[in-house]
Parts: sequence; C-alpha cells; structure tokens
Amino acid sequence: MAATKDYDAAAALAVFHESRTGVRGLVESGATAVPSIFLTAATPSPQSPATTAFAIPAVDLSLPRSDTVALVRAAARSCGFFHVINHGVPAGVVDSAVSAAREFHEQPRAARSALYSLEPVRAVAYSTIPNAPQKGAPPLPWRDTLRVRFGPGEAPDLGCLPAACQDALQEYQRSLTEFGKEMAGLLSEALGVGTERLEQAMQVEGWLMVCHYYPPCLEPARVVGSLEHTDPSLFTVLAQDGVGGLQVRRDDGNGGGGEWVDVAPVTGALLVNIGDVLKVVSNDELKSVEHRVVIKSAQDARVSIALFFNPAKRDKSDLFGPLPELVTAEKPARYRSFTVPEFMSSRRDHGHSRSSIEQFKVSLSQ
Ligand SMILES: O=C(O)CCC(=O)C(=O)O
Ligand SMILES: [Fe+2]
Repeated sequence: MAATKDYDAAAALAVFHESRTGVRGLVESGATAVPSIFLTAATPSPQSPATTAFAIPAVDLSLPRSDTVALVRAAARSCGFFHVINHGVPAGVVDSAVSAAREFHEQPRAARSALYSLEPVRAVAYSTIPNAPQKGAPPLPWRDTLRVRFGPGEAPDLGCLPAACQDALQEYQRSLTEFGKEMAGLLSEALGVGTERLEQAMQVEGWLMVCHYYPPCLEPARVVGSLEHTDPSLFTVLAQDGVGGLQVRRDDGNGGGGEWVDVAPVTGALLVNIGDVLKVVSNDELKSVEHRVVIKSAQDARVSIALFFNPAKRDKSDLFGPLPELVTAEKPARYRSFTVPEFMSSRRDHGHSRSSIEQFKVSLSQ
C-alpha cells in the first residue's frame, strides 16, 4: 500500500506547512508524539554516540601571521572545520545576533507565520526547509530556519523583522564582512597562492545568512536536526549557543565516511568550515567535510547562525575550477570548470551530499 502511505505523507506535509508555525509550533501546541514526517527510516539513529574524543582544531588570529596561516593550512587540509579565536568580532555583536535569532523564533505564532515561505529567498523567509529527497531520510528536519539574503545589490529591507532583531543581524553581517575578507586572505595564503588570489578570482561575499532554531524534542533520537550534508559555499562561518548538537564526519583515510564526532561549542569562537566550491578551487588540497545536527536536548532549543561565503561572480560566463597554480604534472586538475548556476543545479539533482561535486570530477585513470 505504498501509494496510500505516500499520499498520507504528502497530506501530512501539506497540513504541517499550512500551519505556518514550524516545528516550534508543534512543540507549542503540546504535541507529545513526533509526527511521522520527521521520523528517520534508517537505523541506527543519528543520536548514536561518538566513540572517539576529538577536538576540532583552533586557529588564533592574534598569533604572528605565519603561525596563523600554518594553523589554517593544517586544519583546512585535515578536518575541514576549525574554531577561530581572537577573531576581532566583538563578543557582544555575536551574542546579540544569536539572541536576536532566538527572539525571532520565539515570537508569538502570528508574527512568525506572516513570513512563512518555502520559496527561494529574496530578502527574508521563515520555514521548516524540507530535506532534499534522499533514501531513508525523513521529509522534514526537526528545525526551523529564518533565511536572510543581504545581497547582491542594495541592502535588503528587513522591515518585516522585529526592530531589535533587524539591527542585531545587520550588525553581525557587517562585522562578519571584515572577518570573511580576513579568512579569504588566510585561506589563500594557506594554499600558497598569495593573499589576494581568492578574492581576485571570485569576489568573496557573505550574503546568505540562515538562523536555525532546533526545538527541544521528547524523542530526540528519532529525529534529524540537520541531515548530513556538505556546504556548497567557499566557506561557512557558524555562531552557536552552548547547547551543542553539531557533528562532523571524520575521514576514514580512504576517502570514505568515517565515524561522527561531536563539535562541542567553544565560548567566544566562530566556527569555520570549508565548502565544496573551495574544495574544487583548491584542487582537493582543502576538505569539505560532511556534517549534521542531532537534537541533544528534551528541554532546550538550540540556536545557530550560518553565514555562507560564496563567489559573487556567479554569471553563466564565470567559470570555476582548480586554480591553475595548484595544477601540476604530479597533481593534474581533479575537476573540470563549471559555473555557479551549473553547480547549484547539480546540487538540486544529487541532494546535498558530497556526490553533487563528483560529477565535475575528471577521470585520472587514462
Ligand atoms: O546548525 C548548525 O550547527 C549547522 C547548520 C548547517 O550545517 C548549515 O546551515 O549548513
Ligand atoms: Fe552546513
């Protein structure tokens, strides 16, 4: 009776989106059982504990430049994730942004539901973003997201957000613009191609911000906060509260998926991870690592803000591929060149896992 089951799931999904109040709406309404549209078919559950203690590397921006570059190089080549400390973004700016995101998601239902939209975001949209279809994955994550697009072009009209929230998110994005330029320079130096090279090649911009809210769940082991994925960005900067739940997949050394390990939040740090576009541009020098979010708490909601730094050059004529300096006789180009629209369409077709860049891989066997 697959057809009946599918019909029920589609109907349940439609009813959920029509409520326009996200997962938090369910929790607020006192629901005790997790609806099946959130349940993972696959076992074991994503909650399965990490077996190895593993510390995400830290990069200290107050060290002499060459030491910082060495830390970035080591972290971006091994783990693909690193905490940045002494980053120069005032702690108050980061904390206010995380509080503002929480405030948005914890507003009364009517205020949130006015912004509920599943459409690609122009300036501001709020929704539970469905998972891309993937075998064994539930249709919905246990997560609500406020998406804010800051560019290109004029500053967005954030007038639909509460005033305090507008100011805090805008201030955070402004502060991270400087930080993003600094990070692009460090990553460029880490690749040995000169401070300005990444900026010149692609114009690095942090325009897309996603403010996630992971409500508490009475059956946390049965839901997925964020399904495993790699980021499509050059790099992503994440601010989070102290609840935890982010996990990264360690490399098993053979290019395959290793075990999941917890990324414990570090007070005052910003977390940076390498995305698929930078992996390609670096000709596989840097790693774009799979990550996911599990729900840790039956009491506390978790809040995180991801800012995606992407190439601003994204026309049909702007080609990306491994930087010529990183292609040698010993290390030929691992990928063919492609445009950002081509890459995004591959991601839609292949889901958000690492397979979306595989199709640009050049076969090295001939
Ligand atoms: O909430 C998090 O910690 C991670 C979110 C994430 O991976 C993303 O938005 O791409
Ligand atoms: Fe991500």
